[in-house]
Amino acid sequence: MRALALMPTAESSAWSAPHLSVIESRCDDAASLAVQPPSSADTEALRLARQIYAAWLQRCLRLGAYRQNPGAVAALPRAAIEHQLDQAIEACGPDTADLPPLREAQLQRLDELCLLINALAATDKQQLRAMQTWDRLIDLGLDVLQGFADLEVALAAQRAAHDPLTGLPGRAALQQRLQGEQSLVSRQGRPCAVVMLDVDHFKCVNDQHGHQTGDRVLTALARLMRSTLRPYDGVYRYGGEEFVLVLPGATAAQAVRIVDRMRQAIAQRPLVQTQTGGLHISISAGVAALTDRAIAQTLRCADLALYNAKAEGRDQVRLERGTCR
Ligand SMILES: Nc1nc2c(ncn2[C@@H]2O[C@H](COP(=O)(O)OP(=O)(O)OP(=O)(O)O)[C@@H](O)[C@H]2O)c(=O)[nH]1
Repeated sequence: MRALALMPTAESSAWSAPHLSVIESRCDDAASLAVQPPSSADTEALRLARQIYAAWLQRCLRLGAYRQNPGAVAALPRAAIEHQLDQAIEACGPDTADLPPLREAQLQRLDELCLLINALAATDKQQLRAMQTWDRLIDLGLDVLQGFADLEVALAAQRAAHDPLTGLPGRAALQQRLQGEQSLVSRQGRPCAVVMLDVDHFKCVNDQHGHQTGDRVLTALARLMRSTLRPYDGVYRYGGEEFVLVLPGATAAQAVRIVDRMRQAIAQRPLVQTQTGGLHISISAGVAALTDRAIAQTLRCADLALYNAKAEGRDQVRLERGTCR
């Protein structure tokens, strides 16, 4: 983004040209971002939101506020901007808790900006009140652009933390979650179970139905797990066709029952449709309790239990052995 030229020019007064050009130069910057190729659906939606805002602001400033013509102040295209922000957040996948507050703050700024522009268009330029309103409008206009930049950073962070295929968070988020849950386990004595889960004979799915069908299986499984579990349970893609579940409040024995119900539901009906009909899959899982031992050790114990489930015939859930410490 270009540097701001905030120095007033000789012919300018406090409220006119330089302030206007500052906002407009930032708007031009925003518009210039539009020529860059969109990197994903979320950045594309955010780019559109910023473009709608920039076009509206320029028009209202030039024709309405600056020329003191209230009739030329177009209504804020709030619904269109809101729609694009929602699209951007939705495209970013699940677990986007950080984003709605940023969206809300941005819409509030836009509402305030709209009021200021209307007030300016109806106020005599020479009045002190007009100058103060211009000052506020410039601050707010820049804040809105900063708000879009903040959303862009938050969307990029969200994208980086999530697996693009399933939309699930990955290993870094899992590690963070387990650290948080472990401190609750040791401070409050609340149990927490960790489940390592894997699609059985997934290589055969790829080999027989193609990689794209394999991808659809993973996506459908991720969706099914996310919708079956409670909102505060964690579902993470650990790698390949392996997933990890974090079930706070569940003992390892309870987790075995929860995951076994899920296993049965998965085995009972086809997970995806193919050209030759419904495709059934089965899963195996290993369960370990999150305790004060090292997190890596807990994951190893869950993985060992998963290995046992595979070795004992697959399509089953196994609890870690007492000897796994
Ligand atoms: N379609 C698709 N396949 C993947 C992805 N990630 C890993 N795989 C495939 O998953 C398969 C895993 O194979 P294996 O590790 O042999 O496991 P499996 O066939 O499920 O056998 P068991 O786990 O022993 O039941 C490999 O063929 C990988 O190529 C992915 O994102 N999409």
